[in-house]
Parts: sequence; structure tokens; C-alpha cells
Amino acid sequence: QLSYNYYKASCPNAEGIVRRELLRISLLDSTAPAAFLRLLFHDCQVQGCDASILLDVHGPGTDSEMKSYRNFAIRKREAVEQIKSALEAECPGKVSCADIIAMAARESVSLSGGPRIGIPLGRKDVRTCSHQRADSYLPSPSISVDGFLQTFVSKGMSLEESVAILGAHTLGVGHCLNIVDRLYNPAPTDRMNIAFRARLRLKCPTRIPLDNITFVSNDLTPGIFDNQYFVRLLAGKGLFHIDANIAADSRTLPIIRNFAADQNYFFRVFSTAFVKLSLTNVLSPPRGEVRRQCSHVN
Ligand code: HEM
Ligand SMILES: [Ca+2]
Ligand SMILES: [Ca+2]
Repeated sequence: QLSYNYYKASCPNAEGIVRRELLRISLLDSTAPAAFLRLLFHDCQVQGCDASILLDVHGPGTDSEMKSYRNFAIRKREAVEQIKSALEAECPGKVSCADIIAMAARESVSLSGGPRIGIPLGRKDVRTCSHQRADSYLPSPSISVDGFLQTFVSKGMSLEESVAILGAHTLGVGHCLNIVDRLYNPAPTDRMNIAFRARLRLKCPTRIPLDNITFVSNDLTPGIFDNQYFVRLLAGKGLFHIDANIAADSRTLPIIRNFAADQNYFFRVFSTAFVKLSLTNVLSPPRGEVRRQCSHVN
């Protein structure tokens, strides 16, 4: 059973240690918070929030999810291991890797200027993973609005919460290979701002896969958790198909307008959406374990 004070007796300073380590990591690499936030989504979206994405073991039925092309540019798995080591030093065998991913994502949001979000803890770590499952459950950047809504409504989110959670794209970057089709072969319905497209073409000069080394930021303030992402969507400056598509859909457009106009409102809805994301199909005893090392089952 999850609860807000799960580690009160077994590791009272768990959240403080995660915050301290995350700060240390982010001071060395200011792009780390974006990576941690994406990591939570990519963990929870495949099997549930169970740290399956951290497993390295390659054996029968346990291919690392990192083999999936959908996990392209996932970063900071090794930094989760660093946080884990700090926790093991203080309270060995107590804090699960799944909880560390959730806490690190939560701290990343507030560290970047976003809302402080309370999340229940007590997730356990899974013993299996499959890269095929990652292939089929992680969404493509050109997913339809219907597919996008289904993904999040199935986690108990409202329409508003589904739009808010995509506001995570206020942080971080996208690689050219994920946007070149919009730059060089756009659908007639694609309403990307013309000046924006011209600028992106300069940053992504060719459409060949070499472009996996070039990237552009998700919004103008990729290190700040704010509502700029929604402001930019209204100006035709969304990066990926799905970003642009929700700005062109009559169900989601009014919500984007509200978030662009009122950052506090976005923060409130994002917070409840974040909690729901972090509770996707969690394991609690007798299922699951607390790994000693996040990259390996015990
Ligand atoms: C239908 C849903 C989604 C799609 C299709 C999608 C797609 C993408 C793509 C293609 C990238 C760029 C990867 C790259 O080229 O480096 C990206 C980055 C990112 N996504 Fe999403 N995403 C979705 C939902 C989410 C959610 C729910 C979150 C978090 C709660 C999230 C957080 C992020 C972050 C923070 C980045 C930047 C990562 C970095 O800078 O390392 N995304 N997303
Ligand atoms: Ca998972
Ligand atoms: Ca931003």
C-alpha cells in the first residue's frame, strides 16, 4: 500500500537525500531535470512505474527496454544509480528504484521553477522487462490526438490533465531526427509557423539520420518549468507532431489557451496529472522487490 509517509520509520530522510543528490547532479548538468522527468514517463508507460527501464540485464525475457528505439535519447539512468547509492548508504534495502525515479522527477519539476508536488511512496521494483513492450507502449511523436488522449485517460486523467501532462515539454530538447519530416516533408495540414520552420531548418540542415546528433530546445526556456510551451503552441511553434496536433484540435485548443493565459492554473492541473502518472500500475507487496542495485534484479 502506498502512502505519503511511507519511509517515515524505515528511511525518514529519503526525500531529503533525493533532493540533495538531485541538486548535486543538476549543478553539474543543467539539462538533468528534463531527463529525469522524461524518465518517469518512459518508466510508467511500460508495465507501470516499476523501474523496468533501469534494468540492464539481458537474458531470456529480460531484454533491456533501452534496446527500444522509442527510448532514444533517454538519459540519466546512471544518475538514478548514484541517488540509489546515497540511499543505500543511509538505509540499505529500503527505498525502491521506482520510488527514486518518481521522487527525482518530482524534484526536477520544483527545482526548475514548477509546482511542489506531494506524491505517495511505496512502489516496488519489477523483476522483468521487455524491449518489445517498450516498442509497443511508448508513443510515437506523430501519434494522433485520439491515441494521445487514450494513453492518458487510461491512467485516470481528465482531458485537461492529459493536456497538462504534455506540458512537461516545457523542459528539455528534441533531436532533429524527430522533427525533420515536419521540416522537409510537411503534411498539407501542418500549420507550423513559417519563420519557425525556417529557423529549425537551419538547426537541422539535412533530413538524413546523421541528425541524431543535432537537437533543438522544446520551448524558449528549456531549463525553466513554465507555461511557455503552451504560449508557443498557440503561435504555431510546437516541435513534434503531437504538440502541433493538440493545438489544432477543438477539444484540446481551449485548454491550451487557458494554460497559456494562467500559469498557476497549469501548475495545479499538472500536479494532479503528475500524481496519476506516477501511480500507473504500481507494484505493492507481495509483488515486486526493493532492488539493491537499480540496474539488476536482486
Ligand atoms: C504522447 C505523449 C508524448 C510523446 C509522443 C512524446 C515525445 C517526445 C519526443 C519525441 C521527445 C524528444 C526526444 C529526443 O529527440 O531527444 C520528447 C522529449 C521529452 N519528453 Fe516527451 N512525449 C510525450 C509525453 C511526455 C510526458 C507525459 C512527459 C513527462 C511527464 C514527457 C517529458 C519529456 C521531456 C522532459 C523531454 C525532454 C527530454 C530531454 O531533454 O532529455 N513527454 N518527448
Ligand atoms: Ca516500467
Ligand atoms: Ca520552459
